[in-house]
Amino acid sequence: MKTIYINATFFTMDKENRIFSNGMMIVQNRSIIYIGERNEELLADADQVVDLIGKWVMPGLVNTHSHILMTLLRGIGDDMLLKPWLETKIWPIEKQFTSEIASVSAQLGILEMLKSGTTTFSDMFNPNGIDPNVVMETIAETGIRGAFSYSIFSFGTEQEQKMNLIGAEQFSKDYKNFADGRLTTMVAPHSPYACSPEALIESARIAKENDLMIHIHVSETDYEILDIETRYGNRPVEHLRKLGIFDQLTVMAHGVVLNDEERAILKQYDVRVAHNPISNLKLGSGIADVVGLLDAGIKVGIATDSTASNNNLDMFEEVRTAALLQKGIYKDATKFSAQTALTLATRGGAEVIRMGHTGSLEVNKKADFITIYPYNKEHLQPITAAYSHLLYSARGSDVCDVYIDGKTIVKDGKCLSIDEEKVIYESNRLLNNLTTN
Ligand SMILES: CSC[C@H]1O[C@@H](n2cnc3c(O)ncnc32)[C@H](O)[C@@H]1O
Ligand SMILES: [Zn+2]
Repeated sequence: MKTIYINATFFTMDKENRIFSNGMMIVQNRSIIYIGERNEELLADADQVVDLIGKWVMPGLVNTHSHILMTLLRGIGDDMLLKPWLETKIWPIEKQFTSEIASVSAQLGILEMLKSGTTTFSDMFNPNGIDPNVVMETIAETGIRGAFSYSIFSFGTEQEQKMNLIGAEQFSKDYKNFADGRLTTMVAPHSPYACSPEALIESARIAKENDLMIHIHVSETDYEILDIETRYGNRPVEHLRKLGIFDQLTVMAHGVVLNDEERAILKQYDVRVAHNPISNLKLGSGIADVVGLLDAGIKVGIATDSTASNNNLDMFEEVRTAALLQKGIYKDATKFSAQTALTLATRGGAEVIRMGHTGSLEVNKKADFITIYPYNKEHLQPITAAYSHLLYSARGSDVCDVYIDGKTIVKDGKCLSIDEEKVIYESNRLLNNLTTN
């Protein structure tokens, strides 16, 4: 089945940053087989023609670090630093989680992601009290693409820690290639402060034996640096390097507090960084030096973190914030162009999480794309310099349609794979079962 999309402007976000106004894209077997100028000969051979009537088409956004199981915690724990936020708010609430709460939270988070243009995500979840198989089935039904990672913590009794590692390994293997290959896993030790050296060594072993990436929170706050230095005599990056974590391909979430030496280590081991600007601001953690990371040759993706520290999952807002912050901290408006920022939110992010088969509109890439209809949007007028509009003016709520694997997942702003009303109703009902103060 060949579906041909016409009458749109295609922002490919490929290496040449090609844009085709009045272009054409052909999708067959879930992949892009043609992207370019309109071609009448090829058009005559279509099984189905979709008229995109003046829309902008771009690759779906890639959120490189999220916690969708925390979506019900939106609005809880404002105005707190990371450590007390985790220890006195988030972790006690997560202890009350059930599979039902986790599934509804996941659906609500994915609904928000999809409707605001995210087609791929990389998530870490706290497995406390839940059956991850139930959650993974729920995620598969939404049609989203991504990596979902069962977190490793060194909390509780020795037996509990052992069970946590066994659960993480089993989950990582069971869902490595799931839902037609749309979903996979990573190995996710929570952080250098919540994992013992032994748990970190085990995490590296699981990743190595199963050819999986590692996803871990690192160098998020000044306190973390002090804490790890005090406990182990090294800063977090050196601590993890010594334990062999970086011998496996790693995505580090945050990387707010890094020095030149650490950037050199990250580059040497090809460690990638998921940059969470809004979460870092809200938790008072600081601002990551993304320009410094990119200049050092480190791969960077953009991410939202959870709705408890953001408080939304809108990647348009996230990438705009990322760009503005870099210009601000460098006092240099030439840093971090719209094109660079949007690349990190699409193709760059996909590469960070080893999903280079998505993230740009190119032949042989997965047909994961979104559309925006600019003509009835005041804030997208006049229609010029569209990269600029996409970064500085567009919002997640501008997204009309979302396609993943060539399948329509959102049509005219309505999600076809999730019962929106039910998820909203259930979210409010289940929140009442949680003690949150
Ligand atoms: C690692 S599983 C997910 C787990 O991590 C906790 N969490 C959420 N946001 C952050 C953050 O910014 N830094 C550290 N830990 C965080 C939360 O308990 C999640 O369920
Ligand atoms: Zn996080």
